[in-house]
Amino acid sequence: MFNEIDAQYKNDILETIIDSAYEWIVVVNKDGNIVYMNKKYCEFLEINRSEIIGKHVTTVIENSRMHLVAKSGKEEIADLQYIKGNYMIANRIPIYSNGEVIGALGTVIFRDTKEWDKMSSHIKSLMPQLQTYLQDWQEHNGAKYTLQDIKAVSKQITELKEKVKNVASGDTSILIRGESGTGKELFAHSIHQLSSRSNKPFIKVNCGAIPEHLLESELFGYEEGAFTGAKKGGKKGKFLLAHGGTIFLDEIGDMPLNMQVKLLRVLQEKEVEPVGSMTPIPVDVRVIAATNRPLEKMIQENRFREDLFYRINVIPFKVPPLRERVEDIGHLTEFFLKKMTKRSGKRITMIEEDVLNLLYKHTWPGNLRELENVIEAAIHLTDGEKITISSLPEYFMGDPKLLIGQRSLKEILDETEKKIIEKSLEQFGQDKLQAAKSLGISKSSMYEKIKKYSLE
Ligand SMILES: Nc1ncnc2c1ncn2[C@@H]1O[C@H](COP(=O)(O)OP(=O)(O)OP(=O)(O)O)[C@@H](O)[C@H]1O
Repeated sequence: MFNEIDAQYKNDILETIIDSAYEWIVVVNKDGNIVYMNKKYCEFLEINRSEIIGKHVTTVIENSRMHLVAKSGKEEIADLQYIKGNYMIANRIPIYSNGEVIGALGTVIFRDTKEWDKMSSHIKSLMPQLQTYLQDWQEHNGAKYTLQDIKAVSKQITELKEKVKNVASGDTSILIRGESGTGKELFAHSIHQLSSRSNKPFIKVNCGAIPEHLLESELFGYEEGAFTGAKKGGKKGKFLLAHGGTIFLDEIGDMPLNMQVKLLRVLQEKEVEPVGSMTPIPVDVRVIAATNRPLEKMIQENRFREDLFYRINVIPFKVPPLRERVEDIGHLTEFFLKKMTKRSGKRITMIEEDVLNLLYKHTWPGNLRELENVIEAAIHLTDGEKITISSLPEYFMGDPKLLIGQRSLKEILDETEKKIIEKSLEQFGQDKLQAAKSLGISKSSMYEKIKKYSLE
């Protein structure tokens, strides 16, 4: 009896302490269901304690991450959480018992609304500025990839990765050649990341995507009043933004000739002249350029300047197409599969042997970008835990030579015929007569095939 009173007494004391604590408190079990919430927190949320016990925390508290901490066992301290129109500071601490996470304790501070209102509006006013700085920083220091992100087992790519380590530290220009989608941009990022300029900006310019008349001001900037529509105060060009760091001139083969002349001057003089200015500004930038164009042929046709070519091609670098490093296909397929299943939340653990055989046979004109897209599409088209031939996208299966060795001639012909019949019906809005006419077959033959392939 005395012990019971003692326990009750302790409980009351604890309850009073917790209820009048400076913080709001919530406790969830390992499933993220609320097992406790102190009085002040309930009052702030305008809820009745008895009604929320047992409910999932996300249905009671906005933007809660308590259930995630109760799963991961990783504490989150001083996280900003937006609740009822205000930013709160939340701490989320996992609760362990016998070495296992059994739930999480959450505390939210700043319940003094006056004080908090003041802080909150201050944070609110800072948030947009912070976001602008963050965006700016990401834009200007945009090297996202490192050598570890370049997945490969082939000798060619392993050697290229070694070459990156050797050339990254210098300041010489590098020209990365290779077909579209081979990973040229990944190499450019990695070179910057390994150079002494890594904590300085990495600025990418897609020379092929910027209209010719804008390219000069985009690269070199302009002075206030340089042209109608010019911004007040002028604009810094990409070269000046990259000062101290690296500029990545992607698709350099698409740069117009007049710009090539100006670029060469900048590289030689190491200074830029913004549009509308007479005063050159010194600039220290390392150039990494990339292209999938045949520059030597373009030089012969006077479409690319030979002097610029030699200026940027100090260290040549060629990324081989995927069809020349077939041994990477399996490794990359596994990598893309893991990356994308994680993103899509699907549980796909296997790829059928037949599918892998097809992937090995394909010539991959779009290289790694195409492989990435095929895997992504297959994940979306798969119902089970396994990628089978029927999960491959239609365009991919449209290549009949892929089926050689996988199917008999009759099966290949049937599959192709079925696709053609389907397409023709689609094209003529399911008008069987027109579709039959377009394929040069009789109406009855069309009906027969529709029946055979269950296309009705
Ligand atoms: N070795 C690799 N490991 C993992 N992913 C890769 C690899 N190479 C390329 N990728 C992925 O393939 C896609 C295409 O790569 P990237 O953009 O670097 O190619 P690119 O050669 O610069 O293409 P483009 O010439 O069209 O600009 C990207 O999504 C990239 O992340």
